[in-house]
Formats: sequence, structure tokens, C-alpha cells
Amino acid sequence: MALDPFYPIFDSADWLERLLPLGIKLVQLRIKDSDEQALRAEIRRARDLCARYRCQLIVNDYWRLAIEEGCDFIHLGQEDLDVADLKAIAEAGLKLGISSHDEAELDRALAANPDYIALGPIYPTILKKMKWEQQGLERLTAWKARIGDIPLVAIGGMSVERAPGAFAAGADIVSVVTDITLNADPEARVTEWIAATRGHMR
Ligand SMILES: Cc1ncc(COP(=O)(O)OP(=O)(O)O)c(N)n1
Ligand SMILES: Cc1nc(C(=O)O)sc1CCOP(=O)(O)O
Ligand SMILES: [Mg+2]
Repeated sequence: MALDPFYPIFDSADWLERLLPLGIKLVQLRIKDSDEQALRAEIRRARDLCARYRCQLIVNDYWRLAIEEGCDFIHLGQEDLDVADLKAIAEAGLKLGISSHDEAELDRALAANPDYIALGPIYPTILKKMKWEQQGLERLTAWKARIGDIPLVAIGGMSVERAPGAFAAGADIVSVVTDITLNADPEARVTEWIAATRGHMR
């Protein structure tokens, strides 16, 4: 199944409850600093909301909880890969998205046979401190040439206005956090995102 080209990331099921009814079809639940009980409850709620709205849920980091709660898609970064049991993940039938920031990380991501590869930060991000400078659009083109048919996700500093440039450079999917969550009107911004990305399904 092709992944939707609009891939917002939220840090709570509350966000999903608020914004999935607008037509989001691909979403990541990315929670940091929470205990296992609370995490499990959020993953369950997100799973049920996504089922109701026919949206593909991707659980960030917590692959064991994702398996236990019957989710089918996770995202792992390179540090997550250091400790994840990829065999257990594959045996559970989970799909896998992987972050990359340089050539060595791309090689490692490709070796894991992922369902998408993310490259970031394309532009500077205010969400988290990163050791990489902005990658720029040219890097997306280079990544797409390397990964072929594997969907390429552009992340980091993305906005509605920047999305067309990322698609033109080779991204299949654009992922975004603060352009929505810090917007004065997140609902209106999501509607703009859906309009701007519709039609980019490859
Ligand atoms: C779509 C997407 N791309 C990259 C990331 C970053 O993953 P990671 O490097 O593991 O960092 P954290 O998000 O876990 O802080 C992502 N979550 N999603
Ligand atoms: C979670 C994350 N990962 C990145 C990477 O480059 O791997 S950039 C990023 C933050 C994206 O947030 P915003 O859209 O607000 O810039
Ligand atoms: Mg991670």
C-alpha cells in the first residue's frame, strides 16, 4: 500500500483525536519522556483512533510496545537501531521506517530493508537539537538516486510552502511537526497541508 505524501508527527493521542478527522492518512506518534504505562495507553488510543479514521499509524521508538499493542509500523533512528531486535520486528510483521543523516547511516538503513527512509533535517529544525546542519534539497535528490523505489521522507523545518520543493527534489513524503503544532490554527494548517500534498502520491 502506498504511503500518503503528508506525514505529520504528534506527541499525544489528543492531537490525533483533534486532527485525524480532517483527513490525515499517515501519522507518527512520537512521545518522549513518559513512563511505560502512560506510553501504552497513548499507543492504544492512537491505534484505535487511526483504525477509526483509516489512517496509517507509525509508532516512534517503542517497537516492543507497538508489537504488544497490535500496531503494524514503527519508526527507528540510528540509535534505536543499536538496541532494536530487527529479527523480532520482522517476525512480528511490522513495517519499518528508518532515519538517516549521512551516507553511512543511509547504508545501514538500506541494509535493514526498510519500508521508507527519512532524510533530515532538510531545513533547520527548532524541535530538537541536532548535530547535522540542514541537508538541503540537493541531498534529497542524491538520496532518491540511491534508494530507488523505497519511499523517501523529507523531515526537518518543513512547511506547506517548502513541500513542493522537497517533492520536486525527490521526496515522496514530507514529514512535519512544528509547522502544525505551533501554528495559531493547526486545523487550518492541516487543511492547507492536505491540499498542498494531495496528488503527490507516487
Ligand atoms: C519520519 C521521521 N524521521 C526522522 C525521525 C527521527 O528519528 P530519531 O533519529 O530516532 O529521533 P527521535 O524522533 O526518536 O528523537 C522521526 N522520528 N521520524
Ligand atoms: C524528529 C525529527 N527528526 C529529524 C531528523 O532529521 O531526523 S528532524 C525532526 C524534527 C522535525 O520537526 P519540525 O518539522 O518541527 O522541524
Ligand atoms: Mg528515535
